[in-house]
Amino acid sequence: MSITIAVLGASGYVGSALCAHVLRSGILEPGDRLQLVGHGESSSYGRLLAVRADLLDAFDDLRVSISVTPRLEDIEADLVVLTAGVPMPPGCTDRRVMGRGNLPIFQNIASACGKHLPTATYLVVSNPVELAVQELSRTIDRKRIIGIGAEQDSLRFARSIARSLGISRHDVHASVWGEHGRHMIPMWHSVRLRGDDDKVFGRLSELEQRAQQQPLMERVASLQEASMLHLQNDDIASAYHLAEAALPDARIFIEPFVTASAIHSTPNATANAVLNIIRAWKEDDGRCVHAQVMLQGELRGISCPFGVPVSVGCKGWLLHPNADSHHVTKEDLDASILGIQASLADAATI
Ligand SMILES: NC(=O)c1ccc[n+]([C@@H]2O[C@H](COP(=O)([O-])OP(=O)(O)OC[C@H]3O[C@@H](n4cnc5c(N)ncnc54)[C@H](O)[C@@H]3O)[C@@H](O)[C@H]2O)c1
Repeated sequence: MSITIAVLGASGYVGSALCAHVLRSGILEPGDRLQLVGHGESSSYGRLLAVRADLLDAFDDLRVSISVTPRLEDIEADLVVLTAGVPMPPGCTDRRVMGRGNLPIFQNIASACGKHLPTATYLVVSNPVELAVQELSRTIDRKRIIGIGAEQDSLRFARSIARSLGISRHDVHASVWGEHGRHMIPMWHSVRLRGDDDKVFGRLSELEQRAQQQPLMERVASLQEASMLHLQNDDIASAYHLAEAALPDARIFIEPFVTASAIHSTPNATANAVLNIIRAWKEDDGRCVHAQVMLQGELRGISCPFGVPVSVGCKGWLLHPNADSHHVTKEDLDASILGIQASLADAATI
């Protein structure tokens, strides 16, 4: 049976990179469809026609249909990827500002899609991911709403560990729970390495011990302060050096921020994380990915959108069996839950 993937925000940095990654990956087969969805304005429609023409020039020989749908109400898709959102004001790093700007967009999508597309699966890229997951879960089955921030953060954590150990990310599995933002929880206890090199395992233990010598939030705060100074001086190289020298759990807070300040977004990394989840959705084979999902007490009593290990498929997400085996302190969980709830409450005040 042919499948259709719809992308909302396909003219943006992430949306357009995602379309190219999806087509290049071979996930869509001849007869499948990629739908670029506008938001009802003629300017967005025109940009999407241009994106489509560019994608066709690159990928038409794949025989995947690429279409433009000007309005949300006309989407017909098995999988909807949400990358739409208003840009942050220049220099602003406060996610609450983004939440206030994007809430009406999320509500509009929830209302339109809840009515006529209740059985699709939704991948949420737009920030704040937790807010979008909450809003879409009001009108669509929460089990079909999957925020991709936790997969992105887990891949970054795995890469940072791999770099510190001098190995490839291919040989590292690692999980980041909680918020996609400053209340994320890099889970040292989730780290698994392929191979049997005792020296590498020894270096991993050393890293973890060093990380325990000073609380993560203290290390992140001082890195943030120092990297801001470099960025204010337009010294991107020094900001990256600082991030690269940091321990992996702190590095993942800083490095994406440096990248976004230089090139506005993180299009390829994000597209790659989404692609991981699309592959898992298509294969439906129980593999472990990570996602912000709307929990209702099924894991450690958490009842809010929260990043955890899941498996995904055409019926949506299920908690991955690994999820309950990971050690995480109550203190870390509570801090992340409170941070998420505070951001959600802030958006609700507008
Ligand atoms: N979860 C992650 O790891 C991650 C990583 C990078 C970016 N993001 C988020 O993804 C989103 C897109 O990022 P980007 O860098 O591509 O931004 P962008 O500004 O390049 O693209 C935004 C897209 O949204 C569309 N848009 C603007 N206003 C809209 C409206 N009112 N209704 C519907 N669509 C509208 C634009 O036309 C554009 O296509 C942002 O919310 C960003 O924070 C998430």
